[in-house]
Amino acid sequence: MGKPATKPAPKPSKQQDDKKSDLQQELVLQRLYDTVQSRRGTDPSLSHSARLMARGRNKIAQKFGEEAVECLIEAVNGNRKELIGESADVLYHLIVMWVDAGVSPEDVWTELKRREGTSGIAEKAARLKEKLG
Ligand SMILES: N=c1c2ncn([C@@H]3O[C@H](COP(=O)(O)OP(=O)(O)OP(=O)(O)O)[C@@H](O)[C@H]3O)c2ncn1[C@@H]1O[C@H](COP(=O)(O)O)[C@@H](O)[C@H]1O
Repeated sequence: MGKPATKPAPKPSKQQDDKKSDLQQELVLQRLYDTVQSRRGTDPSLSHSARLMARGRNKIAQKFGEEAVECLIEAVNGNRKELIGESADVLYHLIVMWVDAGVSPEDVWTELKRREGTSGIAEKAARLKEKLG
């Protein structure tokens, strides 16, 4: 007698696929955050993150601002490839800023998740209404 036919594994639903890719994207940034955090207080001659953090908050903010400007220039000029590279620089420098300020990726994901499903238009209208009393 042959082996009983095994049922094929159920195909993941679109929702499961979306959740998986959400997690993978969060993991890349979480890993980068953990690496940058591990560089805190280490030898600045061996780590760019350590060097940047040793130079202080103003320098970290300045570098983030410079990278953001470079990023927007590529966007405005329609340079897709360069925009991707500059975006990675922006994210790296944002993460250095989070580590320095004691903000965790989890804090930011929680805020983004809180906003899910609320249109920016509706949110702004509610804010204006509240302001006007
Ligand atoms: N993602 C990055 C990343 N993106 C950009 N950079 C560095 O950021 C620097 C930006 O160059 P700049 O000349 O503008 O910076 P600067 O030397 O501060 O220059 P000044 O403006 O002060 O003259 C370059 O040296 C890049 O290599 C990065 N350095 C590190 N990472 C990640 O951080 C991890 C830890 O790196 P270390 O901290 O170096 O071990 C690495 O494994 C990477 O995953």
